[in-house]
This record gives sequence, C-alpha cells and structure tokens, in this order.
Amino acid sequence: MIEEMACDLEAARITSLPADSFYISDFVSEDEEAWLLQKVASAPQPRWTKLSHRRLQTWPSPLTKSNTLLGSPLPTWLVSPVIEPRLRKLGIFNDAPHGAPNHVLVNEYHPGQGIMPHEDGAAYYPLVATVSLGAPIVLDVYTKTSRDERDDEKTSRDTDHTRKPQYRILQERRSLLITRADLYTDYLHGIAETTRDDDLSADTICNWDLLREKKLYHAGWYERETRTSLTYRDVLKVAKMGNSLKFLGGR
Ligand SMILES: O=C(O)CCC(=O)C(=O)O
Ligand SMILES: [Fe+2]
Repeated sequence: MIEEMACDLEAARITSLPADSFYISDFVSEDEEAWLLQKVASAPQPRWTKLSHRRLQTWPSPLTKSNTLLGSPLPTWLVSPVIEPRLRKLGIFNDAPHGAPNHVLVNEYHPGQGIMPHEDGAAYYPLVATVSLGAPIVLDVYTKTSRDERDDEKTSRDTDHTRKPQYRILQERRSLLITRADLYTDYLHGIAETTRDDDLSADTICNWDLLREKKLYHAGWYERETRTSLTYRDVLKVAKMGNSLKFLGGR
C-alpha cells in the first residue's frame, strides 16, 4: 500500500494548511495496527508516565535536562515497518540531522482526555511524523499569539478553553500525519478534552478530501474511543555512548 504512495508525497499534501503537512490515510494495515497496539500494551508498567489527561511512553528514553538524547537505539517494533522502510521511502527525514527519527513519544488518550495547545519546541528538528492507532481523533491547530511567544515552549494554560482552533485535522486510525517547517514552528497544536468530536465536515476539517472513511463522519460527529499515537522525531542533541556515562554519573 504505502510502497506505491511513497513516490507521491505531493498527493498527500494538506493544501489548505500552511507549509508543510501531509496526510496518508492508509499508512499501516489493520494487522500492523493490532500488533503495534499490543507492543505498546506489553511494555512494562514503569514505561508509562501518567499525566493528568493522557499517559505517555518515551522511547528509547526521556531526554536529559539539556534536551540531550542518550544514544541508545529505538526498539525494533518502533523501527519496522514504520521507519524502515516506510518513512525512509517517503524521504521526509532526509534533511534531518540524523536522517531518520531517533525518538518516539507514545501517547494514549481515553475518551475525555487530550493535550493542551502547545508547541514541541527546540529539542527536535522541526518535523513530526504521527501514526494514529485504535480510533480517530481531531488535532486542533492554533495561531500563536504574542503571549505564546513570550511563554515560549510552555503550554498556554490560561487561554485554552476559550480559544478557537484555526485549523482542524482529522487523524483516522492507521493514518500518518506529517507536520513540519512553519506549521511546526509558528503554530500550536492540541487535542480537546472531549468525549466526542463534532462539527465534522468538508468545511471544518482541513484534510477532509484525504480521508479514507468519510462515510463514518457523515453524521458530523463520532464518539471518542481510546486512541494511541506514535510520534516520531529527530532529537538534535545526541550523546555518544562514552559521554552518556558522564550524563548518568554526576550532575
Ligand atoms: O497525540 C498526538 O497526536 C499529539 C501528541 C503531541 O502533540 C505531543 O506528543 O507533543
Ligand atoms: Fe506536540
């Protein structure tokens, strides 16, 4: 499936969004989705960081305080088939410093959970590839305000309830969403804490034309179910193994 699409990233461009974003509705198969979800579920319990509105796994490890990745490889289940061969064939990480993702955040949202508007910040090359599993979810994109600029890289807690997204992206299960460049650096993104996503239509969802299962959304809404995301990034600063000992040892 993806192998043919690889050559044709342009066909996947979300043209109504600022540069750049791409949406591929059929990126992993149903079997791969089930297998990936089983891998996430079988990670040892301490792998999970429990946050108030979602839970999170960080692979291969959390970054240090100075945003450095201690250079251990990703587990193979996060590499194959997503990075190798699919993301490689798309070529999207070619210009990133390490030529491939070296870090994955796994997010799990139950109905009613979400993530406040935020930006992913300077620890990463400005490119995120997100694989969605289990259920659809809407990602909201917000224009940065001058206040957000001042609070650089912090969540804008005070405004998130009143604030309206400028764009909405529907991420179907088994899809890939790529956001990079201006869309990464000049906008915030978040997921509403709701039990249903509504007001869904060609007018309100910017990737409507690229959806695989439009008919599921014809009523204009769906009930949230548990949705898991694998967010692939390239951490800019990577410590060599020898130096890692220094990081792990004294402060
Ligand atoms: O789950 C998602 O699609 C978004 C997650 C996110 O924004 C993040 O982990 O920084
Ligand atoms: Fe994010």
